[in-house]
Amino acid sequence: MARVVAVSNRVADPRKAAAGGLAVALGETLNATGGLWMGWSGKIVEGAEGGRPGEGELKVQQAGNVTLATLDLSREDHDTYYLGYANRVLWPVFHYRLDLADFNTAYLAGYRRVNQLFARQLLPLLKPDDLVWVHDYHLIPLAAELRKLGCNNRIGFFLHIPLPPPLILAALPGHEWLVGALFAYDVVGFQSEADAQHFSRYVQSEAHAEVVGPDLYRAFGRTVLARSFPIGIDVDEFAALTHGKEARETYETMREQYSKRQLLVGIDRLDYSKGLPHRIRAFQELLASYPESRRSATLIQIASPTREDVDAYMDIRRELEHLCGQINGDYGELDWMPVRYIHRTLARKRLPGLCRAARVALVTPLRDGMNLVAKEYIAAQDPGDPGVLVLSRFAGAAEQLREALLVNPYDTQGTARAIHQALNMPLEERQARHQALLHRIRTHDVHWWRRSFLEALEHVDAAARQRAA
Ligand SMILES: O=P(O)(O)OC[C@H]1O[C@H](O[C@H]2O[C@H](CO)[C@@H](O)[C@H](O)[C@H]2O)[C@H](O)[C@@H](O)[C@@H]1O
Ligand SMILES: O=c1ccn([C@@H]2O[C@H](COP(=O)(O)OP(=O)(O)O)[C@@H](O)[C@H]2O)c(=O)[nH]1
Repeated sequence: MARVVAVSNRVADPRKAAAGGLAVALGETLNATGGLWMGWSGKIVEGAEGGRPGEGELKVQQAGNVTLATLDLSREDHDTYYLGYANRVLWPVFHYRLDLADFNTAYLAGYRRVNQLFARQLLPLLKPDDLVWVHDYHLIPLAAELRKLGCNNRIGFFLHIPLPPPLILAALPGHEWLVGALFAYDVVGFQSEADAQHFSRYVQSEAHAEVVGPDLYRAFGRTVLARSFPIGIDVDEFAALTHGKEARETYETMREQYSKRQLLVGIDRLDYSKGLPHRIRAFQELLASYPESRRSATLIQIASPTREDVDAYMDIRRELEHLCGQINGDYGELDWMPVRYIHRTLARKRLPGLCRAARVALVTPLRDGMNLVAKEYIAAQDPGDPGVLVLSRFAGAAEQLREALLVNPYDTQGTARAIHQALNMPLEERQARHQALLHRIRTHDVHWWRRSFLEALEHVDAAARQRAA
């Protein structure tokens, strides 16, 4: 297979742990294939007088069999492109939260500028046969910018977050330009069938696209293959991590501490899309409606810090901390606190131990592209005595993980009932559900995801590409 050149906002040394599904999945993918990974270094350089410095050099370094090419961003570019357009406009709109979007035109200008910068820096690194694989909402116009500079490589795009229905997308000023930019790619991948259908409906109704074959859309003088490629995890790697020293230590400590209690776990970035206040309210409802859970059910909620310069994230942190304080104040006893809230990132090596020790995992986002934690929880279980996954029907993962207990996170009482059912589920039923779920995440793991996307990109109709060139 040709060399893979991945481009994403966030890059990480694939040999080290990272929080955030994209970095985890891409690290695993590139570790397997080798190749080049380009993105933001995570560093912000201040200009001499607070303005924008000249374009920084690409820093190229070897990390195992992956070449990492990273770019610093100026303060202005970081604030407009990343905090602004990516996280104050695209993230809320694509997660159906128009109420949180801030349509500031300076953000769009920064977004376009950084995409142009990425294109200029990437082009000289490309060889003609490279398969270029661009990731996520930060870089939607990258292929269009590369094409303007004469790039004729096969370029694919994968959207890690949901694509909302056409009428929500249409509320985004400049939506025609943004979706039009997707047609500069050869293949566009989504997390779920629902997202792919939203794309199909949008391009036919708003862009008068023609359907010219299965999953093939023609508009703006180009043809694009658009379908769902649900992302997976490396099940074997995660299972191996579960048996590592740190995970075992964590597992044993948790089992010992909670031998007489029922442990529930939630592991998320502290993002408003993850539905954490709704989850705490459902847990509160469990304690209120099922008194036998008091002094017993304990929820460990890891809420790892994220995008803390964006107002909506400060607000959700305040709301969550208020709710955790309230529930502990109302129900806590000298020897038991219902919620243990931890505002830190849990080391990846410890995470499987916590998952394995927990009788129930609460993965209840209001909207989520996929949610890898749901899959990691399944991979970490002891098949002989597995825990139960309570999963939001609004996570991309719910399309695949039908044997989880699916809930509507807006329905507090319904979610509390499902948590109660999970805590009391007989062993045989737990085993049967887990077996089916494990089979599903094994057949659609991260290697399947990479292979199916890259095969689609490699085999995309050459004639259609030439007609378009
Ligand atoms: O890079 P950050 O701004 O710190 O945010 C972390 C990542 O969050 C998002 O992850 C998504 O990708 C996961 C893997 O496909 C998926 O399971 C999850 O549902 C998504 O939310 C974001 O899309 C990434 O770009 C960020 O790096
Ligand atoms: O404290 C934490 C929180 C999350 N993660 C990892 O970060 C990823 C989160 O991915 P997910 O798809 O669930 O959501 P995202 O954060 O990408 O929206 C998963 O691999 C988690 O195991 C972690 O290692 N430590």
